[in-house]
Amino acid sequence: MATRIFIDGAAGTTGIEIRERLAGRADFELLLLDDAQRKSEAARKEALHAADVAILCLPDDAAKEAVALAEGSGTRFIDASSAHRVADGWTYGFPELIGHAAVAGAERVSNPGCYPTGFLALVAPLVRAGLLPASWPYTVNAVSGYSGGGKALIERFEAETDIAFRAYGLAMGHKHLPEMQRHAGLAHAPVFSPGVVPGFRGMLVDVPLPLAAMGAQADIAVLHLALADFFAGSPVVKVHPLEDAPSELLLHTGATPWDGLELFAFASADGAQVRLVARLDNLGKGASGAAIQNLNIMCGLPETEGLTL
Ligand SMILES: NC(=O)C1=CN([C@@H]2O[C@H](COP(=O)(O)OP(=O)(O)OC[C@H]3O[C@@H](n4cnc5c(N)ncnc54)[C@H](OP(=O)(O)O)[C@@H]3O)[C@@H](O)[C@H]2O)C=CC1
Ligand SMILES: CC(=O)N[C@@H](CCC(=O)OP(=O)(O)O)C(=O)O
Repeated sequence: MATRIFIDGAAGTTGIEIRERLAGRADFELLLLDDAQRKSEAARKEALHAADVAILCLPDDAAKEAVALAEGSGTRFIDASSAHRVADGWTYGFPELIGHAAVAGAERVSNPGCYPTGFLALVAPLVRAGLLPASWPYTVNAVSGYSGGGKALIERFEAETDIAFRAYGLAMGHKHLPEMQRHAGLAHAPVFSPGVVPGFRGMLVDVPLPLAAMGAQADIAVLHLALADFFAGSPVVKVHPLEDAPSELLLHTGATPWDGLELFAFASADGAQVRLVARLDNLGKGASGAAIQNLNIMCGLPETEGLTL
């Protein structure tokens, strides 16, 4: 029997991309609410109870409300919002970091945020291996396509077509900081400088490491090898060869949906400074692709089914 999936928030940016990735899959039956019903509490409650798995593509408050509406149902969750990423009782849905078995057996999975997906892939394995200090005040410089801000930001960027770059998060309290700190095991939240570029999708997450000043014992070769070993065999995460480092990293305005995650390492000539950089699609491994990967794992299916890699 097909697994019944309810996407709460199916008309939003992430929800639409999840529907697209599920299209034509016989192993899933989609429960859909029409435009008149999709915000009705009663209709959502009924669908949440009828589903085997509910995928929440909602603002945080509505995601919390959905969990409350489903109480007593036994429905499993994948939450794309940031409501439950450091919450008790929720499994952080980053299988490469926390293990596939943990996701497979979870009832409540919280999808990582798009920026934390890049940051954690670069930093968590190295801190865990003792190659980078947990006590260092890390910085993260990142740019995202404007779809990262959902319907509201898409509307704004498509109306204000003269925006060349948008720096934000200037009050330093971005909602992704707790999950970056928690899941990398850091003593301090990173200093995070996000920006938005006038392209629809795509993201670069750049972590500068002044290795010499940090007192890190590892050099670029050791860090790169540790990342390559950690993600070896992953069909989703690719560590770019050190000897073939590109001289620039681009995002393209015409980019099509992509569910992979690329990791790069760069060093200054004397090795004193390193930049670890992740490139991903904020709507792919940063949101909808990750949700499908988690859904596959939770349902005992090949993890890359329906993904574009
Ligand atoms: N965009 C991205 O790159 C990423 C997004 N996320 C997260 O995923 C979630 C969804 O984001 P995104 O798709 O971008 O946002 P959107 O704003 O594009 O979509 C949100 C959808 O939720 C609907 N909605 C709002 N309140 C309710 C409610 N009470 N009941 C039912 N539906 C409701 C909205 O309705 P309406 O259409 O009427 O506005 C909209 O369709 C957010 O938590 C976001 O942070 C996570 C990773 C990346
Ligand atoms: C460009 C932009 O606005 N991006 C969003 C993050 C998108 C995302 O990852 O949403 P989650 O927090 O649910 O993970 C932001 O900075 O708030």
